[in-house]
Amino acid sequence: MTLELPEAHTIIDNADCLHDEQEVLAAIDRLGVDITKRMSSSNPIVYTIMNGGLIVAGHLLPRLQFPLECSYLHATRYRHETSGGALNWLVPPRDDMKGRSVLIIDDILDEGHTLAAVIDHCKKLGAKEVLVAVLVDKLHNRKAPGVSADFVGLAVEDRFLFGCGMDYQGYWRNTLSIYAVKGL
Ligand SMILES: O=P(O)(O)OC[C@H]1O[C@H](OP(=O)(O)OP(=O)(O)O)[C@H](O)[C@@H]1O
Ligand SMILES: Nc1nc2[nH]cnc2c(=O)[nH]1
Repeated sequence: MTLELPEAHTIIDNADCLHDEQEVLAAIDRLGVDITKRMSSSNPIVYTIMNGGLIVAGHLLPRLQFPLECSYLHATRYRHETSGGALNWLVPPRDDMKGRSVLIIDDILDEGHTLAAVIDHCKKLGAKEVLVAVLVDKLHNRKAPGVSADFVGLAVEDRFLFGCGMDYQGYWRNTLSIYAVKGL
């Protein structure tokens, strides 16, 4: 669905900015340091989960100062909705990851069903270990059992977010700041 321009502007003009650009970049800096400390000898394949992980990965990858291979996968379950449905694998991982360390990068861990499916898939493909880095961990008690991120940039309140990869009806992934939709 395409938003009319006035509606797209109204969404961001009325939204609450929860973390500005400086806070987001500082969080990504911290992620870079923590991941580098833990994984610099792991020789991992680093998967970005499209589309949401795109902006975080673009900033985070240059901060990972060790040898790694980059790849991507696309699993989606929200489409243009504000609540999640069944997971749809648009692009499954296609690399040989047998015996490899895998790092998954995504924008947000919300209910965790996306990450649970991605982790499970990578383990079935023979990954030795699967670690997860998210910019945002949403604070609530509706997480899928056993799912957590190894590296978290920011803990954010339980509202519908957009910005820094997260979309509102396909729009506003292209900000560094993180917003909550008014009333959601
Ligand atoms: O923890 P969960 O409740 O499973 O939600 C998290 C997932 O939701 C978003 O993806 P989305 O399904 O919107 O796909 P998209 O990134 O392609 O828009 C986000 O990028 C995460 O991958
Ligand atoms: N845009 C967006 N996508 C999500 N996927 C899971 N939670 C969210 C959210 O709060 N915002």
